[in-house]
Amino acid sequence: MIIGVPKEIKNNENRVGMTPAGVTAFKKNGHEVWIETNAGSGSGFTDEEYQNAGAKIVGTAEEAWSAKMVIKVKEPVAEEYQNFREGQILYTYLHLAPEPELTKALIDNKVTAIAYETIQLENRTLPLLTPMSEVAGRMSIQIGAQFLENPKGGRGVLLGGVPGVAPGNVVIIGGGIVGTNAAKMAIGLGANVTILDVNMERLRQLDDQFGGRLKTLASNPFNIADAVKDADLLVGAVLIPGARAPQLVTEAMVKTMQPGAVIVDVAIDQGGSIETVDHITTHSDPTYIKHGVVHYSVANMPGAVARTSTMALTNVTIPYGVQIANKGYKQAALDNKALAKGINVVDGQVTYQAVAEAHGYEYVEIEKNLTEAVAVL
Ligand SMILES: NC(=O)C1=CN([C@@H]2O[C@H](COP(=O)(O)OP(=O)(O)OC[C@H]3O[C@@H](n4cnc5c(N)ncnc54)[C@H](O)[C@@H]3O)[C@@H](O)[C@H]2O)C=CC1
Ligand SMILES: CC(=O)C(=O)O
Repeated sequence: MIIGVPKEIKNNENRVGMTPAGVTAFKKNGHEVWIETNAGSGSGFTDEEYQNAGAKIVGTAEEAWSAKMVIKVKEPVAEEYQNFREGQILYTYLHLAPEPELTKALIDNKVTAIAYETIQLENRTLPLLTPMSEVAGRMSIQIGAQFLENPKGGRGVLLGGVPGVAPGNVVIIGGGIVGTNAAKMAIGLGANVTILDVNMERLRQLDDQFGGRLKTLASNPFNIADAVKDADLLVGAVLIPGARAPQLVTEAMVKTMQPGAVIVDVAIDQGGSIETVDHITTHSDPTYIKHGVVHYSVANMPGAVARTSTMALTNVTIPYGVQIANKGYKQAALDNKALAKGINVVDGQVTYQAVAEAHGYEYVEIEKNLTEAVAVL
């Protein structure tokens, strides 16, 4: 199979869907890899390194997109939709629940759209989301700490405090991968950390992991309102896989925060979990102020630490990608149930329930689609 890797064109997206090590893995399995020239430059990989690993360098995005399987990092932006073709396999982050136009373009063009973020193991973990959530969770605290500084519009709170002055309050809503990594960093800085989740088992694990260095709270409107009003830094880290993020922090709650407090809504890629986070921001213009509070809502946070992120991402995406290339997506998905859960759109049908519900499309079970497809073959 020919695998194409276009250069990412989203604002400050420096990651790339394939490393030279990934090229070696595909080549070893008898596939061809076409990399758009300079696709790896933001992550420190040169065309020459890809060529040495056996890739062909192509001069344009169109050539990379003409491959049977296209491997990317971010959900395509509008100017990339023209590259969609019937039967093309698109393997990337998609976050379709808050993206009606992208969903429609994939349906209309009968693209086979496999979303990294919904590939799910039997234990319900999301192996292709985890590394980027680790990155974004860790970044959320260093970014929040930066925007708490006065020159950046913040209220001038040093998260760790100093002897004689209390540390800052960090409130994290969602105690999964992002939340846990945010907590690790915030505790490392010496902040007061509170974490809220609806999953009591998760809160038990966090309590065991961090002991007395972390306060855990059941996530409900009362506890959220109480915690948010004292937060110097509020991190949105909830997820219901594949679905639009639940909006848990209301505008009225944000109004109770101190002027210059900071919100980092990591869950923005699934539509955001805070009512006043009403648009996606970019690395080049990352914040806006609402009700005196600094809001940060960048949907591709790991793109700013691209060398680390590209390697962490491709460590987990390439093995599934090789399965798809070796067997075709149908057989690969029949053999690997985790991979089957990644298929969001195929043959013009929506095969991920939360995405179908978000946009009012009929939901077709992927198992049905795959078994029918195999019966026809
Ligand atoms: N902005 C960015 O650049 C990035 C965004 N993300 C996003 O961050 C979000 C979180 O991802 P992960 O931590 O990997 O997910 P996860 O599945 O590991 O954790 C989500 C947590 O939210 C909890 N939760 C669900 N409903 C809740 C509620 N009502 N109140 C409190 N907690 C609730 C779940 O119980 C779970 O513990 C996702 O939307 C993910 O796509 C991840 C990486 C980069
Ligand atoms: C998870 C995601 O969308 C990202 O890493 O950009």
